[in-house]
Amino acid sequence: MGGCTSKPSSSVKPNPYAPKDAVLQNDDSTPAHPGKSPVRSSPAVKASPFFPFYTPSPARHRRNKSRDGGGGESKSVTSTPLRQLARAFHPPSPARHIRDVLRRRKEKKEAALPAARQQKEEEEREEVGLDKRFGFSKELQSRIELGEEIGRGHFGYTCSAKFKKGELKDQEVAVKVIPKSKMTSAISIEDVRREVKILRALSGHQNLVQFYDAFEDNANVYIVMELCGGGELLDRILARGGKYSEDDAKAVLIQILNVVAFCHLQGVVHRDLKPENFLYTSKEENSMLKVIDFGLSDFVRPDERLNDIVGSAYYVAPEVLHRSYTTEADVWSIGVIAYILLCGSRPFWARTESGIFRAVLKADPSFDEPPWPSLSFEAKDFVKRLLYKDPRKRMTASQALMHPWIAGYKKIDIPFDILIFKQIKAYLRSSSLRKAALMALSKTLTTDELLYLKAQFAHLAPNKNGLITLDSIRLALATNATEAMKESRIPDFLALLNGLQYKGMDFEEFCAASISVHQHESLDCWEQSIRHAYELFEMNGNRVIVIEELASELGVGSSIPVHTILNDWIRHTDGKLSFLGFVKLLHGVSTRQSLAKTR
Ligand SMILES: Nc1ncnc2c1ncn2[C@@H]1O[C@H](COP(=O)(O)OP(=O)(O)OP(=O)(O)O)[C@@H](O)[C@H]1O
Ligand SMILES: [Ca+2]
Ligand SMILES: [Ca+2]
Ligand SMILES: [Ca+2]
Ligand SMILES: [Ca+2]
Repeated sequence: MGGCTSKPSSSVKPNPYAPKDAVLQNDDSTPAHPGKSPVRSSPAVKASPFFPFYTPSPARHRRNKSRDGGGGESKSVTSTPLRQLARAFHPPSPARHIRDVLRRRKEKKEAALPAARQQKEEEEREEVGLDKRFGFSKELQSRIELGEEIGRGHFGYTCSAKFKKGELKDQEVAVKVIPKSKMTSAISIEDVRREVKILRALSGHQNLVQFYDAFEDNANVYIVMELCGGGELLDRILARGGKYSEDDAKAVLIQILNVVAFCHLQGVVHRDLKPENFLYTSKEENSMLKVIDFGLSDFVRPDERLNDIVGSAYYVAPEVLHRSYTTEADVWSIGVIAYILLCGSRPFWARTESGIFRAVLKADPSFDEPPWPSLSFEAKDFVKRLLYKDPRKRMTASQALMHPWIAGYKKIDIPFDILIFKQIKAYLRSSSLRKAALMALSKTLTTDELLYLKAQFAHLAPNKNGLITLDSIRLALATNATEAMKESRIPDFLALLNGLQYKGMDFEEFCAASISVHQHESLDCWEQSIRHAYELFEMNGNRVIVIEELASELGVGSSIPVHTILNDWIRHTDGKLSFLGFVKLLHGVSTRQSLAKTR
């Protein structure tokens, strides 16, 4: 088998931004940190009635509608996941979380090994001692009246319900019931704890399901939230035969991007964005969309990279498979949703999950088949920029809302972008030479880029002299903050911007600080703009530099082979940076950054 389960073939380029050990794991590899990886309920997996979602089962390519209507687990069917959404779709959420698939395979292989069997027995013994107390209220009975089942997932089912008393008396709500019997490892318990913690911490966004309370008894955990009676986005896509007009797709994507930008600013990465996990509040055509199911979500610090492989196969980003990722992985999933909305087909499709992973890693989605040729250039450009395999080139959720395809449709308040912090931090740690190079490059920003930066600058509340300072940033964050920010250590990260404590930053310098070289590089005008930037740099910034200094600038040792390479980056005639050196210097710090990130 290929994809995630075998070594990448030689045509797969090694991931330049991934840590050295972050290549695709092969079948019998163990996760880097078994204790931390979100292995989800392995014994439950075996007992689960779901088939692996990829099982080819040509006879059953119809979606089982009754499943939604509260059918038991046995009603879940496996369908052949065709590329065309219009004809068939795998049952909602049968896509096992990827880790489960990998793990089951591993277990199958290892079952024969006595050592593995012994380990399994140990794990089972461990289960007996698991502490399944969450510290949630035990008062469900007196507070909530449970109604009928309205939805079902891998981990539990959801019922409609009503508050019996209190402020919310008679309010209809939804209760997700997660049986404790399914929590068979410390990790699966931790997952539920985190799901509630994240829901509790994130609040106040109109496209995020409102959390009310969590309860528990001996049998279950109960998550009480706002009732979304309009069904899953997936069902609407299917009902339309999988095709949305551009404007209808925009209306959906704006809501998705808005709430995801919000989550990212709070330091939460969802990790399971797909049409099943967006619900409409009511049956009305233009009712509001809400993101649900934070069961795979995690907090992520601005300078942290995650390494556990979770998500659903069709929506998983390449860097997740490479085990080094952060918030950009969610944006990829939105790209997959956007592609599906616009054409009704999946961008990365295969009959097996390893085939899907291979496609995600290597294949470029097709924009040649109908209806793509009849769609606007902007629509295609938008989707492509969400599906860049290099996450550094990919738009952020906030940037995507500024993309001409969206911006031309509706005036939107652009959410504050967490990327800006990361960029400013890297800038403040750069040498004066690199700052000068960035300043030169920032003179070539396009109108769209400038609009985006203006919006971001405004978020940081510049003072009356037009300067942003650490205090203004702090204030700006405080107005956007939820409890989640503490968990993702955003305030700690701010301390790294202390370079702004006494010296403010004007818009001009902000542009130099915030420009993302990798994103700028992906523009059509890159070639021209980098040449122009070098001319500006020559007039105002270039200076004599020695190899040792350059090596330290780039965060590489100055060993002999490095010396040979760097030699080309310095102009022999006058000892200043050559064009090549200029380009490398601009990219340089991100190399150092990503090295630092993998520590
Ligand atoms: N707030 C809600 N209002 C209405 N229905 C809901 C709500 N939350 C969940 N549901 C329904 O219950 C289903 C399962 O919920 P959820 O996706 O959170 O469970 P899960 O067990 O984590 O699922 P998965 O298998 O996708 O991981 C949803 O797909 C949806 O149909
Ligand atoms: Ca579901
Ligand atoms: Ca779900
Ligand atoms: Ca889930
Ligand atoms: Ca974490």
